[in-house]
Amino acid sequence: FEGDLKWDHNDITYRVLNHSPDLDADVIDDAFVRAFKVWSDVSPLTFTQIYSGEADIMILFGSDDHGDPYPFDGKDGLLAHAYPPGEGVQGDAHFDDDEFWTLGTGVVVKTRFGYSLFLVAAHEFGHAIGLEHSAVRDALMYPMYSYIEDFQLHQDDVAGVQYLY
Ligand SMILES: O=C(O)[C@@H](Cc1c[nH]c2ccccc12)NS(=O)(=O)c1ccc(-c2ccc(I)cc2)cc1
Ligand SMILES: [Ca+2]
Ligand SMILES: [Ca+2]
Ligand SMILES: [Zn+2]
Ligand SMILES: [Zn+2]
Repeated sequence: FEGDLKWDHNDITYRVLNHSPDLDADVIDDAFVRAFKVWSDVSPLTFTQIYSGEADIMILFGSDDHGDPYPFDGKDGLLAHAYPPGEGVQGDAHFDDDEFWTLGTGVVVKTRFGYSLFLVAAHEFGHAIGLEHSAVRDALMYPMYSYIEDFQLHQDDVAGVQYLY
């Protein structure tokens, strides 16, 4: 995804365009609120949900071809993607709805077979605010998904966002 730009404003808006059938809508919205909080806690950025019109970060669940040049690939493989900051599709976050989305707070057995929407969203929102991948294995921005029970943002992630903002 081109460019490692940054937002030219700190009060970022987001809009959830649709929900996955795997979780209740309010559980999904809460997971996104917590995923945004990971970043707003360590930066001057604020994230506000809007319910109509064009938000900076438009969030949608889609599968295979979902309207952009980066189709998803069915179960596993690609989990989600987010564009770096900017106008239009830039900044948007898309989640592959062929994955089984769960939350760490759910029954543990579900997280073994599902992906934590909170963790993947926190990672995607890192891209949506301009972060690239980290080489630090324990960092949220590490390129490989790993289920973390009690999640802590790594110093490398904090350094990345504080470098940008
Ligand atoms: O990295 C991503 O955001 C996407 C899209 C992507 C693929 N290649 C690149 C290269 C550079 C940026 C993004 C991507 N790849 S993915 O395979 O769907 C993926 C999504 C989330 C994660 C991830 C989630 C949670 C934690 I903790 C760490 C990584 C790893 C891999
Ligand atoms: Ca956008
Ligand atoms: Ca997939
Ligand atoms: Zn997409
Ligand atoms: Zn990534």
